[in-house]
Amino acid sequence: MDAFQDHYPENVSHCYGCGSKNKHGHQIKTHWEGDETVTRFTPEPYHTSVPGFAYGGLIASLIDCHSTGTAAAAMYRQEGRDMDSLPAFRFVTGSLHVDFLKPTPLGELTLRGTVKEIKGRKVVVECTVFAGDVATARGEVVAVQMPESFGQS
Ligand SMILES: CCCCCCCC(=O)SCCNC(=O)CCNC(=O)[C@H](O)C(C)(C)COP(=O)(O)OP(=O)(O)OC[C@H]1O[C@@H](n2cnc3c(N)ncnc32)[C@H](O)[C@@H]1OP(=O)(O)O
Repeated sequence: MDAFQDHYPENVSHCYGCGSKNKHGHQIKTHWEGDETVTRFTPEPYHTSVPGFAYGGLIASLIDCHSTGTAAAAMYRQEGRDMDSLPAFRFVTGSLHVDFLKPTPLGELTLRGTVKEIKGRKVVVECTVFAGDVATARGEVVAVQMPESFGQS
């Protein structure tokens, strides 16, 4: 199944969290399941915080890139456009809030996202991290369409 990240333009495919061209990164893959977006990810032993449990920064970065991917997909969906069509929607993180509800074990995790708001260049995404059927973290991301000047000095 095609993932949102498979459609990112080449010049924004280097992100540590979601870039397919970053061999050191998480390379997350996100897709629609109805009105929810879903990412599955299994932490490695080197993602440990307390033995047996995942590092909170990893959880935050998964929520971050799951949500910016969701923002892009939601914009395409709203416009009835294919994700390969131009101009491309590129979203960066304006704000990332994470609540760690329970320790997150080092097994397969499922992130489920919903779009809370689309307004102008902004998409607000809610995301919950599940270990099995237990919600271990919840996040909210304000994703903003990447300004043309991004990355220019
Ligand atoms: C592209 C593929 C790669 C995927 C990236 C993965 C995620 C990342 O790690 S991105 C890297 C980390 N993020 C960054 O470096 C972003 C740095 N910040 C910026 O470039 C800018 O501040 C940026 C783009 C977030 C906002 O730009 P700016 O032009 O100032 O936005 P602006 O027009 O003021 O705001 C648009 C809307 O977003 C809201 N907004 C902007 N920043 C925030 C914030 N920090 N918190 C809450 N809301 C915000 C504004 O309130 C506004 O909402 P509304 O329309 O309701 O008033």
